[in-house]
Amino acid sequence: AVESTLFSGALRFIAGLSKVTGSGIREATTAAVVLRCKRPLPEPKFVVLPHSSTMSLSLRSLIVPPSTTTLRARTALQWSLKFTTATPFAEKVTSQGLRVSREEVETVTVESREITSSPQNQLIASDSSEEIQGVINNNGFAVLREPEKIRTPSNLSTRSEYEKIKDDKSNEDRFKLRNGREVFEEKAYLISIERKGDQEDLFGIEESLKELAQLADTAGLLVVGSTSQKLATPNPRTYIGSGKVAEIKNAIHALDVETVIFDDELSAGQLRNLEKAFGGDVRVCDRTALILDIFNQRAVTHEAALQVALAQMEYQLPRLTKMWSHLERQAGGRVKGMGEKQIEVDKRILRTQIGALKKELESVRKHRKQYRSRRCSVPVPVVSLVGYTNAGKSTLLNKLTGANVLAEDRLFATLDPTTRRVQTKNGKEFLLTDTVGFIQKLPTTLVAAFRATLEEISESSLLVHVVDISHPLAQQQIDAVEKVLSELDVASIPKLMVWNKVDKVGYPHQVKMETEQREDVICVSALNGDGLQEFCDAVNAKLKDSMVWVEAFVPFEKGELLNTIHQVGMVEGTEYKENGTLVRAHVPLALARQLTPMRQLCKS
Ligand SMILES: Nc1nc2c(ncn2[C@@H]2O[C@H](COP(=O)(O)OP(=O)(O)OP(=O)(O)O)[C@@H](O)[C@H]2O)c(=O)[nH]1
Ligand SMILES: [Mg+2]
Repeated sequence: AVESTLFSGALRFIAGLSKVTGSGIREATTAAVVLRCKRPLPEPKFVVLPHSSTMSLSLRSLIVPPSTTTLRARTALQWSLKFTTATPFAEKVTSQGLRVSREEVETVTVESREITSSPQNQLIASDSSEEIQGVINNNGFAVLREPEKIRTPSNLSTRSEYEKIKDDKSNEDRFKLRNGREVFEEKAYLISIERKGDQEDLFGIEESLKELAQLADTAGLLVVGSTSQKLATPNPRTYIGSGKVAEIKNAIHALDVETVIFDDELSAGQLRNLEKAFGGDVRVCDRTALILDIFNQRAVTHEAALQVALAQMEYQLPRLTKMWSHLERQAGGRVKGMGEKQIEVDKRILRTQIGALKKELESVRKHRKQYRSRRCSVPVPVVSLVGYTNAGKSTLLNKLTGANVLAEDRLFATLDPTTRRVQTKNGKEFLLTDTVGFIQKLPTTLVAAFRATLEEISESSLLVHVVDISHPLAQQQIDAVEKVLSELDVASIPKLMVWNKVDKVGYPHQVKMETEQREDVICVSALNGDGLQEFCDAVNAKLKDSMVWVEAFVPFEKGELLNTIHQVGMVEGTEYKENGTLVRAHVPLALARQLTPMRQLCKS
């Protein structure tokens, strides 16, 4: 097993792509890397790419297996790679290459599916590494190739087979546009486990499975089947029982399944054993990996991308053994112990990368904090929207502020907090922040990674818990959100609950009547604007509760302070005096502090 320079050329090409996407092109780029071999390949091959480049839907960013369809022909391997803005790995593409012996490789070509040729992203094929580097430095694409091999294919049958795969229209159909990005639609099979006597799970097995299907759909997978099992204790080797493994194996082979997804987090050993048991090219992953993949697809800002990358690496660290077991198998056991050492090396690399990422995240956050504290000097109260994913938080923000946050009927549409100013009819103002949605069984690695973003919630004056009241599991979702909130140190912040999507329920009047009887619950439809005035009134009333009563004498030269009081506070009365104004009002604590000297003045 030697690293192929051919392939490192392809990797450089990819590095070039990522450089382009990193410097302006917002959306991901899909590139197909095609590797053609002289003879049928004996085993599925894996290519190990640096962490930050991920195959679209590979669900495992360190290991990029060739897509299964092309594998069947066994003469050509194709990778579909996706790059996002945060793929600064050009310099990291070095030692880890494809483990295919050099003699086997005939050609490596890279086809960009989206980027058209222009001086900015020029594509060249060359056998000179200097030339390639030059192009890459100019934000172009380049692939290292060995010309004679490309010109004279030694095996014609291989060539026609390769052509067949390339022209395979059924493959073409499986590239779907998701969220503005092109993804390969893999066939997925879902497995959910119910632990007997487990009180922890708020959701029933069927509901949890339905949610997993929604997650899979969001990730761009095509769910072709599912099953569930009740278990007293999970099998330490395979999580599910051996009978169930056999049953699933039959089902997935009949359905041509490419990816099997478990609804619970699996250990590295379980993943490996299951993959072995299912055989073939089937990949096994768990709910956490799926959510990580969605987050990875959706991260837009630098900070979100960093957070997701960090969560992915922390998820991978204990699971690293897996990829090397494949490589060992390929090596045919000839190089004993090589895999073991490699794991250590890899873990070290990964730990270093994790450290570097954490540092970078810290500096990004520091920056944001400074920005926020600048914002705080104008003490407009901050109201945070929290809630289960898909509850309608972004729709509500958009409706109230005219913002243009992506809102769609998929899970985790929003990853980054967006803040906008809301002006209510009576001239009052508050800032409304949209946040990442919650979900049951939220992976701990993700909670940790997003903690900083969520911690901003703890600095707001009011939490608005948005609930999709039309959802059959609304109560369970409320409980799941409250569970996450209880871990976030926000107990002291006043809360307001909003029952959203009231237009969708069967008996809206009944729901409205119920909210009228309940304190702290407002009923709205963010979609058609129903109840939004009541919502703003309720927010203002709530904010008033959290304000401080002041009587202050504001001299004329501080006129702008008076404006601020009117803007963010609740003024009860004003009296114009000779050299200033006496104000009686409820104001936010921060403003009350600013007014302290004038309060003293008023008393004297
Ligand atoms: N019928 C109806 N649909 C709504 C309402 N509010 C939101 N939706 C729909 O619900 C879906 C999810 O809305 P989003 O605003 O993206 O939900 P979100 O809470 O921001 O979700 P995440 O960002 O994924 O956490 C979208 O398809 C909206 O059009 C409503 O009041 N009535
Ligand atoms: Mg949203």
